[in-house]
This record gives sequence, C-alpha cells and structure tokens, in this order.
Amino acid sequence: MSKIGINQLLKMKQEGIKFASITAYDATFAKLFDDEGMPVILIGDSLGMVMQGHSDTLPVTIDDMVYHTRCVRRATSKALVIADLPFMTYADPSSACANAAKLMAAGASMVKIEGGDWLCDTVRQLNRNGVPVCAHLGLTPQSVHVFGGFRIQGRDEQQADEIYHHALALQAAGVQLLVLECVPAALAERITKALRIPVIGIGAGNATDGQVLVMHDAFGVTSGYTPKFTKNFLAETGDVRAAVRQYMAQVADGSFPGPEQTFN
Ligand SMILES: Nc1nc(=O)c2c([nH]1)NC[C@@H]1CN(c3ccc(C(=O)N[C@@H](CCC(=O)O)C(=O)O)cc3)CN21
Ligand SMILES: CC(C)C(=O)C(=O)O
Ligand SMILES: [Mg+2]
Repeated sequence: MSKIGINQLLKMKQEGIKFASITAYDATFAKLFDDEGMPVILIGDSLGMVMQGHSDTLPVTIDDMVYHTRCVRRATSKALVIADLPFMTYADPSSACANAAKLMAAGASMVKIEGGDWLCDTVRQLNRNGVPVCAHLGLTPQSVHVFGGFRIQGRDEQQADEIYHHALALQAAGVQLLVLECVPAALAERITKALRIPVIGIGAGNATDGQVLVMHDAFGVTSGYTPKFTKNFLAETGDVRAAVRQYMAQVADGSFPGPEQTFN
C-alpha cells in the first residue's frame, strides 16, 4: 500500500468506508500500527498523561511534541501522520505558524488544533504556508479548566448548535479533517452528515467517518480512571497485532463503538 493522504480519507467518507486511527508516541508501536495498515497515526498531546504522568495535557511543550513526532515519523511509511499543537502554542496565527513549522519539519503531514471559529484566521494562515489542519471540537482537553473537568460537551441544544456551527466555519476556513470528542452520538452524526471533510470521533458514537483511540486505552493498560468510550481490544485477542486488527475490523463493520461506549 502506498502513502495515505487526505484524498484517500475523503474517498472513504464518500464511499461510506469507516476507518480507524490510533495515537502513537514511539517508533516501535508506530511501525506495528503502520505495518497492520492503520491509515492515520496521531501523535497526541495525550502523551502528557500516558507518557509523562501528568493529570492533563497542559504541561506538554512543543519540544516534547517534536521529539515524539520524530520517533513516530521514522517508523511510519504509509499512515497519515498528524501531530497535536500543544496548549497555548497557537494562540495567534504567527505563533501557530512558527510552532507548526517545527512539527512539520519533525515529520508531521498535518497538525491538529483544539477550538472553534476563532481559529479560522489561524487555519487560513497555516494553509497558505503549506500546513494542512485537523480541527478538534467537543471535549477539547486543553480547555479542561474552562469546562471544570473532562465532561461531555454538546448535551443541551444550544451548545450542540454552537459546536455544529463551529464545525461548518472551520471547514469553510480550510480545515481538512475534524476530530469530535465526547459529544452525544446524535450530534456527531448530524455534523458528519453536514460536512464534506472526514470526521473522526472519540466518544462520539459510531456514525462518524472514522474513530480514534489513545493506544494505551485500546490495549487496556491505562491505569486509574479509564473513559467510558474506550475498549480493551487486547483482552479479546491476547496479542497486540491481533488487537490492532480487531480494532480496525470493528470500526470498519460499525460494531465499535457499541452502545456501551457511546454517550447519548
Ligand atoms: N488515556 C487517555 N485516553 C484519552 O482518551 C485521553 C487521554 N488519555 N488524555 C487526553 C484526553 C483526555 N480525555 C478524556 C479524559 C477523561 C474523560 C472522562 O472522564 N470522561 C467521562 C465523561 C464524564 C461525563 O459524563 O461528562 C467518562 O465517563 O468517560 C474523557 C476524555 C481524552 N484524552
Ligand atoms: C485523543 C486524541 C484525539 C488526542 O487529541 C490526543 O491523543 O491527544
Ligand atoms: Mg490531543
């Protein structure tokens, strides 16, 4: 298989073929995911929690992201590699460009930013400078202190409409991919149908075009509190490679996420 680009993901959306994606932070797992045909690998700022042991993603620096992006890039030949811009590194368009430049030079093919229509100028500025952008709406973990905890977003009608309009505005500004985290399944379905670009869900039901999981959650190795939307695929299979294949297969056939991993 050749390198996956945004056009392959667009085609999958148009054909109704659901795709999986997963986070990776190191070369060994990145190579394993790439070998198994995972189309999208995300170097998430969740690394602040699963790699560094912080209780949220805010302490992650651009240098941390650069280091892990390099590790993953070296080991990835086919998957689309997306890297998160960390907390407060894209507060204005020019700092977004300076920091995105570091992630792209480290080997990312797209950067992800958390937030809504206030990012439209930033998205245009990044696009003009050759940086494809994935946006992230819903439970945006960098805003955990605004939300007062990791809480489902978009439960009331007004907030759901706000998220919907942010998604449309970001698409119009040039965003090529959208992550929707921890929103009711019906809202995720409404947004997925309204958008031309692919939508990847996490805790957003099974109607999105793709799914993403933090790799540690997919293998059931996360200790302490594990979010409801995750599933331990290793428990079902007993082998890491088989777990990855099981995750991809259950996303493709629509059985993951099931009702027990979905918010209403
Ligand atoms: N291991 C891990 N998995 C993740 O999915 C993840 C991270 N880390 N770190 C960065 C963010 C933080 N995320 C989180 C963390 C906690 C919840 C959580 O506790 N959710 C509650 C919902 C509470 C409500 O009902 O509003 C849940 O029950 O799942 C959700 C997303 C998602 N991301
Ligand atoms: C969970 C995904 C979407 C993420 O942003 C991360 O891993 O940081
Ligand atoms: Mg993230």
